[in-house]
Amino acid sequence: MTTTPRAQGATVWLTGLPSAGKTTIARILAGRLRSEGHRVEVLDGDEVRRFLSAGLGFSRADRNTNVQRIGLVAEVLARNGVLTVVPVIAPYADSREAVRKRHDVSGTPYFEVHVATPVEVCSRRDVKGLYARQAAGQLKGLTGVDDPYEAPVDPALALQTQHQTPQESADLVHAMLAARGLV
Ligand SMILES: Nc1ncnc2c1ncn2[C@@H]1O[C@H](COP(=O)(O)OS(=O)(=O)O)[C@@H](OP(=O)(O)O)[C@H]1O
Ligand SMILES: Nc1ncnc2c1ncn2[C@@H]1O[C@H](COP(=O)(O)OP(=O)(O)O)[C@@H](O)[C@H]1O
Repeated sequence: MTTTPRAQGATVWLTGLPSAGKTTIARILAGRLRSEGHRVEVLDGDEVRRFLSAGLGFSRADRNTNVQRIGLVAEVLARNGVLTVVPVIAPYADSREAVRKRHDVSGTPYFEVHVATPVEVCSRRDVKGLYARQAAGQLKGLTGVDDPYEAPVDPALALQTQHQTPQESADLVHAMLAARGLV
């Protein structure tokens, strides 16, 4: 019996503030990768929080639990040949490092992409109205405003989305994967 070699998977973690552009870039990138014939999954933060992480809030401990759960699923998918795109804030460096280590153990490629949109731009975009609610005193602990965001020190890529179209940002992530021989 012959077996076909498994495609090379990888995890691309898009970290950044609310409204930075993580979800938008993930969708465009995933669409392009699928059209090129790759197996692709997007682990969307909001969807994960409705199911896999139902009941978790936004304390440091809960955010870490959320990120570790997503990291586990991403690594399993990526190890099995899926290009796994993760648009999740993941505000703490030690949480992200633990996810990287999990990938290192199995030799699975892991890339941190910083969607590095400045907070002023994010709060103007305010896709879900969170910045307005925080400013009105209706929400506490908003990442990047009154809760920490530890920016990646050495990301595979940093995107200044305020100077790019969504398509340009997604294409830069694609080019990063291409340069590493993954697509
Ligand atoms: N306090 C507070 N801080 C940050 N984000 C908040 C908060 N409350 C609700 N939300 C919404 O939840 C989404 C973030 O979920 P994540 O799972 O990506 O966050 S984390 O990695 O566990 O920190 C996030 O989604 P995105 O806007 O797509 O980033 C927000 O819409
Ligand atoms: N270069 C860009 N990349 C991604 N999103 C962008 C870009 N330029 C403008 N935007 C807009 O910013 C918003 C980002 O929202 P979203 O992707 O939901 O952010 P997040 O998932 O980080 O909370 C969208 O309305 C999107 O159209």
